Amino acid sequence: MRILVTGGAGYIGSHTVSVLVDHGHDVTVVDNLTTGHRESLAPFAGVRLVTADIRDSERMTAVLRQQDIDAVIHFAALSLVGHSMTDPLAYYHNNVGGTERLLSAMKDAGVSRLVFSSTAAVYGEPMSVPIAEDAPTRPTNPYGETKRVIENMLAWAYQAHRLTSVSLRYFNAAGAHPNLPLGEDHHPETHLIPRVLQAALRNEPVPVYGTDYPTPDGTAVRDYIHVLDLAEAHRLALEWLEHHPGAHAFNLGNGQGFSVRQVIDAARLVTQQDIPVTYGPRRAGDPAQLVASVERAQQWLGWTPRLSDLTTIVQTAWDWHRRHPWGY
Ligand SMILES: NC(=O)c1ccc[n+]([C@@H]2O[C@H](COP(=O)([O-])OP(=O)(O)OC[C@H]3O[C@@H](n4cnc5c(N)ncnc54)[C@H](O)[C@@H]3O)[C@@H](O)[C@H]2O)c1
Ligand SMILES: O=c1ccn([C@@H]2O[C@H](COP(=O)(O)OP(=O)(O)O[C@H]3O[C@H](CO)[C@H](O)[C@H](O)[C@H]3O)[C@@H](O)[C@H]2O)c(=O)[nH]1
Repeated sequence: MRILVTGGAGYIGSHTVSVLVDHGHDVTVVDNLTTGHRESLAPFAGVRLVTADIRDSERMTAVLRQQDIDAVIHFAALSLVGHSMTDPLAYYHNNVGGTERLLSAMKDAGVSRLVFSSTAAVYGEPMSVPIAEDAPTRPTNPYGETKRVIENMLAWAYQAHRLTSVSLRYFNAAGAHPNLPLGEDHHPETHLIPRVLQAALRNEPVPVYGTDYPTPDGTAVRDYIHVLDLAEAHRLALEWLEHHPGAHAFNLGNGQGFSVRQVIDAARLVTQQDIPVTYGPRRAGDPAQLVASVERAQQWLGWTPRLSDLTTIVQTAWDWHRRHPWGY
């Protein structure tokens, strides 16, 4: 297939590009490089990088037509929960506005297949875990709200324009490519696993946000999923969409929750370092527990996570951070 990947120079996008290339797909990336890295595409000689913004729909229509694109995988977004609480309009502008522009360009260019990066943050504070896809969606932060709005936009776009889509609701992406020089490099870094590993490298303390959650050890529980397992699910979803028109949603997680303290303990074992911690208040917008029910993705897409035990996730991330202590 000829695939356009928006945000393909970012963390999850570049790992997905690696899987698509491995399977012989022709890949064009559109990225404005605000948080992505040109270097993350260096291993892929045949991949075209168009440095552009998805909100430029004329440019997007031209790229879709010129490259004769069959399908789009859409990662480009702002995606920090805390930042979205202080600057919500930037999230509506980039995520909702950008996706509306992208869908309009797809409609103009006659491209009707999309895989969209959604998030567990659409669920908000769940009534129970594990969370199935039909659980109520009540985001607790503007980031999750923008993704819910986009999922609804996709449902209407299917009804009106037969734009067929899969929204993949990732839980917590983590880890790094085991064989290629690809990993997580965000500035500032807010995600737990890279922060814990950077703390180990720099001998600095890592802050634990909240110790009074209603969880077994009082710290927040998340479902960590290896970035390459996520990448593989995108490839499967694209192929599946060919025979399943509609606007679908799938959870992508590991099905198991780990607390912040458990993650830090796993990192201590992998790094063999005594990582110091400080305890602070909860971070605004954070739910207590997010753990996925993953039966639907496993049964419908035939997807099986292979690298997502916590030690493998932390080990591959540690290998990346040790080799690239200052990122790309
Ligand atoms: N990392 C996670 O744990 C996680 C969890 C759930 C969902 N997601 C979603 O997955 C996607 C990718 O996340 P990531 O962690 O790889 O983030 P990232 O910041 O590394 O990647 C996003 C990429 O999109 C590009 N981009 C942003 N806005 C753009 C625009 N208007 N035009 C063109 N390019 C633009 C950035 O430059 C970057 O390369 C996002 O949509 C995010 O919301 C991430
Ligand atoms: O230095 C840190 C960083 C994080 N945390 C805690 O660790 C947990 C995980 O935090 P991350 O920032 O790594 O991830 P989030 O769960 O906040 O968010 C991630 O997963 C969400 C879905 O679960 C969204 O999709 C979002 O895009 C993605 O960033 C949270 O309880 C957070 O408060 C700390 O205690 N200290």
